[in-house]
Amino acid sequence: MTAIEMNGKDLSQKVRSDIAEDVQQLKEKGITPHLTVIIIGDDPASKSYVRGKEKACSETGMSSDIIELPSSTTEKDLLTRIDGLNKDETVHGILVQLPLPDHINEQNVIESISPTKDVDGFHPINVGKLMTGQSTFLPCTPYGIITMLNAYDVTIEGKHAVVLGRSNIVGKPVGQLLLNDNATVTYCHSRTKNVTAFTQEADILILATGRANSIRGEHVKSGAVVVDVGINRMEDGTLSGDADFPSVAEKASLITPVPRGVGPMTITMLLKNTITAAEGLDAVGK
Ligand SMILES: Nc1nc2c(c(=O)[nH]1)N[C@@H](CN(C=O)c1ccc(C(=O)N[C@@H](CCC(=O)O)C(=O)O)cc1)CN2
Repeated sequence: MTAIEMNGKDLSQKVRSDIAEDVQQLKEKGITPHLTVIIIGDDPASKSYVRGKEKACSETGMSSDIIELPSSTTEKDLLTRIDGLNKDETVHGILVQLPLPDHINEQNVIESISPTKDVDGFHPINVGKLMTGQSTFLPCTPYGIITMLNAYDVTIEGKHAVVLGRSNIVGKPVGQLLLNDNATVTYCHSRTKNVTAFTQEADILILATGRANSIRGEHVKSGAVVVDVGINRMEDGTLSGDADFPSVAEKASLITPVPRGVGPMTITMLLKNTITAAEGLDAVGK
């Protein structure tokens, strides 16, 4: 079997053109969705993702602003700024780009963002809603993965989904979303024994460990759907996923490439969450 590529760049373009229409409708009601992104420090990858968010906002007609802070910023200063944004009625969505410098406690920052403006879906109230199947802001990468699976007509119900990785941003929430859609979900992590026994049983395999080229064709069941969330920068400057693409693509029925797979969908779903925030989804955060 040779896999079909699930192209997140092309799908993003389609979803973003629908989003542009939603923005237009909101503008006709006098609302311009506004996203504020805070970035701390000089990490080149983070800077590039933030620029991508700004560009995507402007292309869909949303407004945005970027607050760039030095890596010496204290946690107290950051929390004070977030407090101001929580109170600012012109700001619908707030996102603090991760990772943060070591001296800032990530959880304190996440919990300081109003759940009604938490377009990352990381606040414990929104995580709790996701776990209990209530509508809320979904974390952008997992939301993008489910959107891709739906767009490519992948049946989730009744399938065995295996998630490699248990991060709060990707692994845990994507498993929860698959469970909410009635998959049987197995999480594998650094302490799992005989990971291959699980990957070989997966109908849907989510790779989110950040270990470049670590999953090869022999680890994958024939016909599996493989979603590669890894973005690994190689020494020669290229990007690689967690899958060894050629050998896994030989076995899988569908696979996301890296780049142009899951990555672009992350920013697209952020736009979608910002629209939801601007519309004021009543249930969120209450
Ligand atoms: N507050 C948040 N921080 C981070 C998140 C997040 O969802 N919220 N996710 C990642 C980074 N990220 C968005 O912030 C992101 C990662 C990758 C891409 C992307 O489009 N990747 C491209 C490749 C780009 C490249 O060349 O580097 C692709 O895969 O095609 C977009 C957004 C961590 N931080």
